Amino acid sequence: MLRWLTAGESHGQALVATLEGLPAGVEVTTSDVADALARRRLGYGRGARMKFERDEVTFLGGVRHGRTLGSPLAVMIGNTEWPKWETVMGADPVDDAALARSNDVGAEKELARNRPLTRPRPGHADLVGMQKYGFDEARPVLERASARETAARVALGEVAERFLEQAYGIRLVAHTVAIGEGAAPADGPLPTPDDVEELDANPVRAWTREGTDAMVAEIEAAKKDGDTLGGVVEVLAYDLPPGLGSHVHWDRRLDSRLAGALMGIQAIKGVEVGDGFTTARRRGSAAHDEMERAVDGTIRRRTGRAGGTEGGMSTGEVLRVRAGMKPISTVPRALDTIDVAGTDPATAIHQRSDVCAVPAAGVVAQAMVALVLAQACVEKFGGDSVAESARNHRGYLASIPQLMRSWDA
Ligand SMILES: Cc1cc2nc3c(=O)[nH]c(=O)nc-3n(C[C@H](O)[C@H](O)[C@H](O)COP(=O)(O)O)c2cc1C
Ligand SMILES: C=C(O[C@@H]1CC(C(=O)O)=C[C@@H](OP(=O)(O)O)[C@H]1O)C(=O)O
Repeated sequence: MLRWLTAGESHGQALVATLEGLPAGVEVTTSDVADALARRRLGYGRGARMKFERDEVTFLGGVRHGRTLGSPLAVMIGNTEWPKWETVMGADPVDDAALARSNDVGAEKELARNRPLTRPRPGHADLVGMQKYGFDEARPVLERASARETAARVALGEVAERFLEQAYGIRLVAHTVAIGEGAAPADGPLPTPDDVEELDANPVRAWTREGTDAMVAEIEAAKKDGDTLGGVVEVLAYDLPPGLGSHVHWDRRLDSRLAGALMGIQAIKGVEVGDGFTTARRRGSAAHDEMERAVDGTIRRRTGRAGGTEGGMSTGEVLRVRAGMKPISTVPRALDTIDVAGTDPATAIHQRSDVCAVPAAGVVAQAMVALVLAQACVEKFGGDSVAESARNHRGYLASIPQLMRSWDA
């Protein structure tokens, strides 16, 4: 069983994450993880924090000389801005005078780090978090609700991706499909994992010129209007074996596990597998992926509408899942709200924020898909080392009769 957990606050000293159940022998280095984290910071429309803050990666356990040990893996992502937050976010009691001084560090209101945040942002966790956990202001809530936490998941996702590639030859890529009303052309070309450098260089991690231009224009317009945007990202996984997940029980279905993992990303409000909602509007004759035998006798599906799952299991076709992100809730043209400290109408707190974080959400979505696939592979193939996992995978594929194979062995 592959399990993972994260901890840490947005302006805390560090985020930490653990991954338990990963086989030994996965080749992974600190710089692999640092590169994945750097990718999460890219994207036109992100706020100032992405530029001045850096992620400092340290493996604390589970890796030795560039290879996993089979023991629980622990990774820490230090926050270079910590010295500025040490008083406000310190773990031990702090006296009131020190807290007051943290609000008195210059004219910039952003530096007044300990002002009580009593005007909750509609669309963020602020108000419900205060109600539920018994706080009288939003700081203790927003620190953990913040998507800063996704850095921890991307770190683990990178380790999962190294494992998937080294044990089974599975590779992933994510791209941005829409930002606001700006969208990639329907049925446009799809990127492959070999296209990652080009996607990194694209301002919105989109794969077509038309899509890029439309999305960048949307961000520029929203920025000008003091507004924010959401959008849609797509994750593709190549070279999966058939049979990950299962039809036998709802919580073993690969599609349900992917949907849960994607929905677990801050601000994701919809998930589609394959053509998803479009397929729901089609007739059956135009909705499914008809099968035929290729010239070499292997089974081939003519289309990829199902997105690589049938009956809650991977089919061996390209896995294709989408996640829809709502617009950033810290809207610069502040939204109407209430003040929990009084009865006057108010506008929501706004110090700074991203205009659009959809490209970063794609990187996070890829990490979550990698973790779910790694978990499903560990379940299906077992193995305590990469070599054993790979052998079990080869043995399974070899056990499927020739006439039932959808791959060229
Ligand atoms: C990568 C990423 C970056 C985000 N950046 C911001 C931000 O700068 N400001 C903000 O208010 N929300 C931001 N969000 C969204 C909030 O984290 C999210 O709206 C909040 O957790 C409430 O969403 P929920 O209702 O889905 O939990 C970001 C989300 C992601 C995935
Ligand atoms: C720090 C990250 O994203 C943050 C996610 C976030 C939110 O509310 O989700 C709000 C912003 O932080 P702040 O309010 O401090 O400016 C983003 O910068 C990150 O992704 O590393």
